[in-house]
Amino acid sequence: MSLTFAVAPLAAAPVLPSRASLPRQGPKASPLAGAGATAAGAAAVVAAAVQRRGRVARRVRGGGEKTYVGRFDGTQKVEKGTTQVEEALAAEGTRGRSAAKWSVLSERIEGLAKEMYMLIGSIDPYCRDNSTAEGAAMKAIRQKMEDTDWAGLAESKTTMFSYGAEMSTDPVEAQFVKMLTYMKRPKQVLEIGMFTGYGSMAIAEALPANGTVTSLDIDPYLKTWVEDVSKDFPEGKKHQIVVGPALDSLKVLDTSIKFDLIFIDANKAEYKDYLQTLMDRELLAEDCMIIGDNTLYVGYPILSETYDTQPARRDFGDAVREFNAWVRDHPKLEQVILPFRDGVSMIRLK
Ligand SMILES: C[S@@+](CC[C@H](N)C(=O)[O-])C[C@H]1O[C@@H](n2cnc3c(N)ncnc32)[C@H](O)[C@@H]1O
Repeated sequence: MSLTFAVAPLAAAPVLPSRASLPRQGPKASPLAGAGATAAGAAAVVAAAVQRRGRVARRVRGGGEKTYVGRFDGTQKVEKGTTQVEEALAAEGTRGRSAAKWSVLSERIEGLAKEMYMLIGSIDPYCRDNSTAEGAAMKAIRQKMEDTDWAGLAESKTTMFSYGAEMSTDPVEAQFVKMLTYMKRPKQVLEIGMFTGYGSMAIAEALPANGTVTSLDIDPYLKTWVEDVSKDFPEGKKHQIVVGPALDSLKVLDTSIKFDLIFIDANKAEYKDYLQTLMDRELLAEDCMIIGDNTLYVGYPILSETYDTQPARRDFGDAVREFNAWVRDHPKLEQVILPFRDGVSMIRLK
């Protein structure tokens, strides 16, 4: 899943990265050094960066009161209704171009770009259309999710935050998690961050008869929304939902239950605390597999602020980068980060 969380208005406030972590690595710093900048010049750049970050953080958090805002629609860019016309014109303008069919340089470049565009635009639909592991409960959830007026629910304050269907784990990733569940044959699964339960239904569909998936979510409305669908499927009986901030719920989960599989997908700023709490409370089975979603968080953990087209996401990007490094350096953990969708980490105890 998905990826569109800013931080919560409640206890779930993320910690701003310390000033000491500035300046960041990356292209922003190197041209300065290349130009032979003085230490004072570099300090001025750092100070400006700190100030800029402060402004962004204040904007995101509404002066420190608001911390969780739900979906991001794109913080700087406003979609205009003309895009379809523009896209049709661009498609027409490059019709027939390919990397091999050209006679002048501009046509060659167009052809290369067109092939890249064709591949990039076709990979996801191809994988989705040729993946067949979506079961009946998953399908029912997906259809209701697509039909739900999320904007209206947010407007009427029925939901705690503004949501969109894109916040769900997408069909291919959910089926991947389902296949992992088949492989793992877990008895106890924990999902942190449920939304409409598409991921938890994927897991439930693959669970053995005596398996249970427990989902933690902060929004009580989602529990009702999911149970209205899942009650009509056998998978619903394998699914239980705990409402509340995940960090609070994790602190009261029964420690006699050890989780074999965990899917972390809630507040990106809290991933480290989720895992630390799970370890401190010994809630992990010895051979537990932890799947962390969004661990490449729209590229923000990799790139510097120079490339921030949605600066409101930066705090999450930094938090995810810190989480990845923390797991990497943890003596008791090992991980592989896969560049699949928004980044998927597989983490286990050594
Ligand atoms: C990306 S969605 C989860 C998608 C889901 N795993 C799936 O497979 O479709 C993130 C969810 O985390 C929940 N959430 C965000 N912050 C939370 C917190 N601090 N505690 C519990 N749930 C939280 C949101 O309400 C939202 O439903």
